[in-house]
Amino acid sequence: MSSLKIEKKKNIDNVEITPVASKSESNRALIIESLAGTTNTILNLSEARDTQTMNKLLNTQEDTLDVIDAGTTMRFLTAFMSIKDKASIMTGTPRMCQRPIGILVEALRSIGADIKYVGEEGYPPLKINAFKGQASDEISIKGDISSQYISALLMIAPVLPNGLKITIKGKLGSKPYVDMTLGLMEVYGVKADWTDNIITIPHQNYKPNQYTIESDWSGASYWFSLVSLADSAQIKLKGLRKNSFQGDHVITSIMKSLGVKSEFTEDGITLTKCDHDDVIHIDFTHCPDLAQTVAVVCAAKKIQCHLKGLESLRIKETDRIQALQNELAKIGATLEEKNGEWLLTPSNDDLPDLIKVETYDDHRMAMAFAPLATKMNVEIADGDVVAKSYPTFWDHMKQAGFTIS
Ligand SMILES: O=C(O)C1=C[C@@H](OP(=O)(O)O)[C@@H](O)[C@H](O)C1
Ligand SMILES: C=C(OP(=O)(O)O)C(=O)O
Repeated sequence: MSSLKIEKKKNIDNVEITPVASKSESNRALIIESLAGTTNTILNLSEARDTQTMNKLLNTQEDTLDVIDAGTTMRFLTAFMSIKDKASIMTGTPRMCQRPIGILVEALRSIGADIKYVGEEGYPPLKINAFKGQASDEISIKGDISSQYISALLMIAPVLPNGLKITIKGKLGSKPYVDMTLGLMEVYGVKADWTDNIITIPHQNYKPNQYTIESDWSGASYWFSLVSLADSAQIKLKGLRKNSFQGDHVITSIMKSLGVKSEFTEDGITLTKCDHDDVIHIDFTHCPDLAQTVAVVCAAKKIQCHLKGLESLRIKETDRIQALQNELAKIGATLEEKNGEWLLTPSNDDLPDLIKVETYDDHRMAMAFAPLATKMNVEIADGDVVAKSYPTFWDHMKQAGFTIS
């Protein structure tokens, strides 16, 4: 654990940053490339630890696969290993072993996978035994706990002898991530049909193709925060596309209400300041990773925010609602549940000169609170957490002119 100090700096002018490549795209591309039986088809693979871990585990001969704290790596590899003719153990950090996986395990068992819980029922670690053949080609799965279970099943579906028909029960959260999965499968030649709540994937082969991973829109969101909160700012973000597989590109329209104008260029996007709204309403059901970014900006900019769709935040790297409540209180803001939504109320008082932020082992707590350095000195209890998704984040902050020690 290394703590980190960021000195207050109110202006960010003419900076050009290439945010880290997307870990969500990278982790899908790695699984698909492996199922396609090919290598070296992915350009600009992410430096995120979650992706480096995925890459390492896909190429290891060891029986125990330790995903550390990477949710997608755990869920995608569990499905991938379930249809192999060898046994393995899936494990991760203590927090990973508190993040539910029972829904995915049930679905995989009904296809014919042999998976046992090593510890508590419904949670990693898992003992996966060799696949003995497809038992069923139809499954039903709940869509409102984590979309990662559905993405994991979709990617193995075409290589199952009989393909797979997936019925999504109830509401589907994080839908853009399922679209991303199908989009990348299509890049590698696989066709699917999605009608109402049923996705059908006939048996077919993945075909080798090259794909360049886009910059990460969730990682880019912290640069939008910096522009929103700075007194003056102009930032160019490279490697982001107007037509993106990543649902978090919706940050462009969210941040328009929070005072950031974005304009696409040939190789990215330019951010400048504009007027902001005084009250905003946002539903995070389909972009949960943006909730912390937006909450911190609203608290610091004194914008009242009505938030919905935060349910999945409780089972991510930490309980992100609790973590936000604790840390936002340090700048006087409250986050309370009222009539089925969450109300963020900023303080009427002046902001403090210093905030000491705890991260709760959550990369997004560190990166969402870092932009407060445009308003006050910031201390982050554990700067290393950013490695999960954006290892070069602090270097990029320095590149933007911040003094970090
Ligand atoms: O499929 C993915 O790449 C992801 C899906 C989302 O999780 P949920 O589907 O659990 O909301 C998101 O929060 C996570 O960071 C990445
Ligand atoms: C929730 C996240 O990741 P994962 O679920 O893959 O651990 C995240 O990156 O915010």
